Amino acid sequence: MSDQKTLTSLAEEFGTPLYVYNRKAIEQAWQEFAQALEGHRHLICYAVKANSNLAILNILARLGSGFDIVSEGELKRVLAAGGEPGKIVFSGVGKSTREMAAALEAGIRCFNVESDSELERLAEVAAAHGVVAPVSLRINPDVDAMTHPYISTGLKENKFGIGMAHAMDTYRRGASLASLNIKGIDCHIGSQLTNLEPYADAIALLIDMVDRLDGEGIHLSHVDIGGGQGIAYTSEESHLNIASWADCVVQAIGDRDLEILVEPGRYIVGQAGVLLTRVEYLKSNEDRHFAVVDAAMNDLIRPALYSAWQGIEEVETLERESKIYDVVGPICESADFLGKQRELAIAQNDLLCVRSSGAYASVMSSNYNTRARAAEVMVSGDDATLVRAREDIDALFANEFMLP
Ligand SMILES: Cc1ncc(COP(=O)(O)O)c(C=O)c1O
Ligand SMILES: N[C@@H](CCCC[NH3+])C(=O)O
Repeated sequence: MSDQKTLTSLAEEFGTPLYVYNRKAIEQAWQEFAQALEGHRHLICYAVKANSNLAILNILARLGSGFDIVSEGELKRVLAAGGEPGKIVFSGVGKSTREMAAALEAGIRCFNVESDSELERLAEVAAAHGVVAPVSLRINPDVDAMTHPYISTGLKENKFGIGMAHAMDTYRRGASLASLNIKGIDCHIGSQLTNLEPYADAIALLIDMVDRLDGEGIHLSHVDIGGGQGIAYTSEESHLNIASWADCVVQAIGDRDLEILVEPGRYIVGQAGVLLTRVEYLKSNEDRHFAVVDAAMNDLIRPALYSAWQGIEEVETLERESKIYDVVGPICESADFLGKQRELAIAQNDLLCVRSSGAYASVMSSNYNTRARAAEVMVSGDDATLVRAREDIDALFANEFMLP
């Protein structure tokens, strides 16, 4: 089946808007990391926040992937999908006591601790459970990731990580607590990085700290460089070269006995998904043309939130007059657009495909305007499997409480 035919028949079978994921593309992107890091001890911890669809987690679990989680919900999804607890790292600035307890109980690989107060709380929770918590400290290296300000995380004005100047003290404190086992060092400087330089700067700072800690008798066994590997949303951009990225990390580590952990999200799933949407109406306000489609900002918020650009294409090439359109959804907000000023040859009822929609798309969707969430299907070879049922409008009202 050609892509075009597959997409058309999926839209007919499951309705639109519809997320469609490609199993092969997910596996290939994951293998790029595995091959690039071959020969060095490593663990690829897929950042679940990019797309927590159970079928995707299951595909990665079967490849032997690790996972980077940020909540108890993500922990539960990884375990349900067959992920190994011993390959899970737990990131995030706001881990609750309950979440720490759940992760300790599951036996996760490591907590990426982001503050002194979190360190103290984790030590208390572990002691109360009679276990020792494995810990890595997330350092804020104050490196400019040269990405959108909302997804830059490694500058000192960002809430993430422990500042370089203070981190040695936090390590000393951690090493003195019996219910903690200091294992590693971690950073994540931002998302959608297409340039190697920030990685090189960050890893050099981390390795320098590894050596200083070693000098004090605090020996680390892993270095976690975070995720952030960028993809090409436009034809002018290029994605980060994973082989060069791996070379840069491996070189910085040199002959030190350190396992490499990496937390890619977008790179693994971003290009493996599309959002299918149908044109409801075409309209013009004087010389501005609008394609009103059935997907909206509640399905895909990236254009509204980050002014993100994602490719929008006709699924089938048909005899149509081509015009420049703003592609907008049915929601009552002017920020409800998927793309602006796009040349398209379309008529009402035609099918459009929004590219690069595998990451930070379905997971960031909402029920705003009491719209149902789009279904998601996985294409694996020639067949499609529905992996999450449409949350239909009736289900949204199922738990509603009526006052007397
Ligand atoms: C701690 C951490 N690790 C990994 C990721 C994954 O990032 P990306 O999807 O850009 O690879 C994120 C999100 O930016 C993150 O916050
Ligand atoms: N949601 C962002 C990425 C956030 C990365 C999470 N730390 C995006 O769509 O680009």
